[in-house]
This record gives sequence, C-alpha cells and structure tokens, in this order.
Amino acid sequence: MEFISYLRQRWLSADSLVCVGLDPYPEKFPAGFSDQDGIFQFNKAIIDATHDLVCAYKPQFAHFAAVAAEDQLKKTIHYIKSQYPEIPVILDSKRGDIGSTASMYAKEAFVHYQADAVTVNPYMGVDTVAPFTEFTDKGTILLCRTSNPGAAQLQNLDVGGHPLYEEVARLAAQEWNHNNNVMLVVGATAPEEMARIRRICGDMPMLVPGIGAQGGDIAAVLGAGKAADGTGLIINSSRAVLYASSGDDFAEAARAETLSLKNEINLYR
Ligand SMILES: O=C(O)c1cc(=O)[nH]c(=O)n1[C@@H]1O[C@H](COP(=O)(O)O)[C@@H](O)[C@H]1O
Repeated sequence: MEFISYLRQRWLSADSLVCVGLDPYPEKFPAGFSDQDGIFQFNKAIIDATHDLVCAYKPQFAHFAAVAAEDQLKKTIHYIKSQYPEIPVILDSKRGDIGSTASMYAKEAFVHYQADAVTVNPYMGVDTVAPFTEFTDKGTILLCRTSNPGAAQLQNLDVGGHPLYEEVARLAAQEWNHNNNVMLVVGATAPEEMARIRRICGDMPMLVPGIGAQGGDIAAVLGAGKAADGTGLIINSSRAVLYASSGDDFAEAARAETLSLKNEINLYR
C-alpha cells in the first residue's frame, strides 16, 4: 500500500496524530536494561505500552548507531512490523547526498531496515531526493522548516521575496511529488512558518517534532498545521514520552503521557 494511504488509515483507525519517537538514551533507562539487548527490550516495552495510541513510530538512527546498536534498530522495526503491522515506521536518519550515494541510503532505509518512510535533507536538490521517491510505496519526508533554535539562520533566508523553506515546500508540492509520496518536516516551534507552509503544500502530511521537550505548543500547531479534514499531522514526541518516569513504571508513564498528548491534540482537531 502507498505510504500516504497507509498513514491515513492509521490516523483514522487509531483516531490519533501522535507519533512516539524512539530515541534511546541508555543512560536514562531504568535498572534492568543494561545487557546487550537492552535498547531493544526498552523499545519493546514502550511499543507494547503505547501501540493503540499512536499513528506512527519514529526510531532515530543516530541514537542506535552511536552505540553500535544498529542490530537493535533493525530488531525494533521488525518487532513493530510483525506485532503491529498497521503502524507505519518512519526511520529518522535525515539522509542527503549525491544521487549515487543517496540510492544506497534509500536502500538502507527501505530494504535493509524495512522502514515505511524516511527523513531526508533536500538541501542538495532534486537529484538527491529522487532516489528516495522512486520507492513509490514508501514515504520521503523532507526537512523543510526544522524545530531547532538555529533553524531560521539558513532556512528563513530570503531567496527572491520569500524564505528558503517556502521554496522547499513549493518544490515538494509542485515539482518533486510525482509519486504522491513526499511529505515535509515542520517543527512545532515554528507555527507561523507552519501556517505558510500549509498554504503552499495543500493537505500534504507534515511530520511535526518539537512538542514536549522542545516546548512546542499543541494548540498553535493544530491551528497552523492541521489539514481540512482534521488530520495532516504526524506529531512526534520522544523524550517526554520515553523518560516520563525513570522508575520501573516507565512504560505505564509513557502510556499516560502518550494518551494525554493524543487527547490534547484531539481537542483541537
Ligand atoms: O526529523 C526529525 O524528526 C526532527 C526534525 C526537527 O526539525 N527537529 C527534531 O527534533 N527532529 C527529531 O525529532 C525528535 C525530537 O525529540 P524530542 O525533542 O525528545 O521530542 C528527535 O529525534 C529529533 O532528531
């Protein structure tokens, strides 16, 4: 199934726009997760506790690679796909490189890790994005206006009467989306920019990080970014969910945090 239909089905069946980000910090894990399978076991506990509340999971590549735990990334994705096949998995690796190398990164995400979608840095241009979008059933989520404090320094630069991030949104919506599988990353910390991007990209789905630990405002995000039918957003929270408690009740606390986020978002849909 095409990624956007798959996502849409999940938005509706779970009645949720919440994405739980899997950003493992082993030093924050409660006791009992220190063996060599600990990252996977922690993720599994989080997934089992939250699966009915989410529209997607987003494992963050660097958090696995930095501790040589790529095998546990693969196992985590495989676990979601086998136990909860209705939930899309977005691999957050923010790849971007010349076309020949980009095609290897696309294989990495879609063939090796079996992700349903991947985050991609589009600032090298169309030939570096195409190797991802050629996987017609998979999703390609382009960094457009990111959530970090320094995002405006380059992304808001004026490029002939409009900011650079708007050019990315325009290209994504009008020139790069032949296979109807392109989406955009827009940070929750930039609601004004989000509203402008929504006007450019129609009902294209947006991945929205920056809620929770980065302080984004849910009402502002929904006001700026929801599509006409009350969906259109994949609202990610990682640390605020994963580390809601540092005790043995971490999975229950993660569930409570996810449920509260889902309910708060749904108030504004
Ligand atoms: O592409 C992303 O997921 C992303 C883009 C962006 O603009 N800002 C951003 O925070 N992210 C990712 O979203 C997650 C946010 O984590 P928390 O701040 O803990 O919720 C991290 O995995 C970031 O790498």
